[in-house]
Amino acid sequence: MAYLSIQDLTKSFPIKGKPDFVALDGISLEIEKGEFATLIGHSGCGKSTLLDLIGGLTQPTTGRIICDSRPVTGPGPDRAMVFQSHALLPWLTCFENVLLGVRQVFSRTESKSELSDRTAAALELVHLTHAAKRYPAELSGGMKQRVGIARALAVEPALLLLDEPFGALDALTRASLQDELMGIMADTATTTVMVTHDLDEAILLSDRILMMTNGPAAQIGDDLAVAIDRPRDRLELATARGAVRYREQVLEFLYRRQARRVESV
Ligand SMILES: Nc1ncnc2c1ncn2[C@@H]1O[C@H](COP(=O)(O)OP(=O)(O)OP(=O)(O)O)[C@@H](O)[C@H]1O
Repeated sequence: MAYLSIQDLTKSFPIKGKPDFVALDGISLEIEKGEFATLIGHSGCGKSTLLDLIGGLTQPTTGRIICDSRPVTGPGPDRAMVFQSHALLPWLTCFENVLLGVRQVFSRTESKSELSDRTAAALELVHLTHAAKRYPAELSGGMKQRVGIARALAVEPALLLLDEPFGALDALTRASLQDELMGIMADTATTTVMVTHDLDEAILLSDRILMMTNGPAAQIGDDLAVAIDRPRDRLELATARGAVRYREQVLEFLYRRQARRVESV
């Protein structure tokens, strides 16, 4: 069985006075260890709903999710999430924000200095050693997001779940964080599922792009393997013929096969 196996998953939400809203219907998916998979699809199709289910934040209506041969029944330190809003605690420094998560997972098995070393290593991974003692209010948006990524990576998750992690950032900061994430992924080979709206981000980072059909009752409409050698370079990808073809395939899916009228978005 694959590292992450999603089996015939359905998710419905109760709506007062109306039939349940079926967000996801019959999603089956296998993701191998070390793979970087991206979920892309129109707004409201159910990307975050699927990611939350994998994270164990919500439970499926039917179907099941198996991660590392164990059924997902709730959140766990094996699956770390990073959201668009970094959700740092404002009264703690960067270091303390990361340490908080590290303590939750390792305090029973590791000494104080080991916890501290682990925290420092995670901050170094995102090049924030110099800002360890700063508070979130003293950081730029990109730096806060890097602390969020450090916090997730510090617990050495087997699975990293990213929900539009760079969505709130300007294009240049976004590009540098994407490059940073690519470097981290090359070093750690963490299995990752990322939600994004950004097609170029998906092609740059992914081994696979999972294209979701429009909801309600969304499904995986297409599964595109991105066979571009790593390390990848964003400038080369802008013109490389292979990358341009992937771009066309995703655009074709989103704007022809799953076209949405403006009033329904
Ligand atoms: N708790 C809930 N109760 C009712 N409906 C919900 C709930 N959560 C999500 N939905 C609905 O499920 C559908 C999928 O939502 P979801 O947030 O997963 O979409 P998305 O693809 O992540 O959207 P976006 O790209 O805009 O973030 C939407 O129609 C949304 O309104």
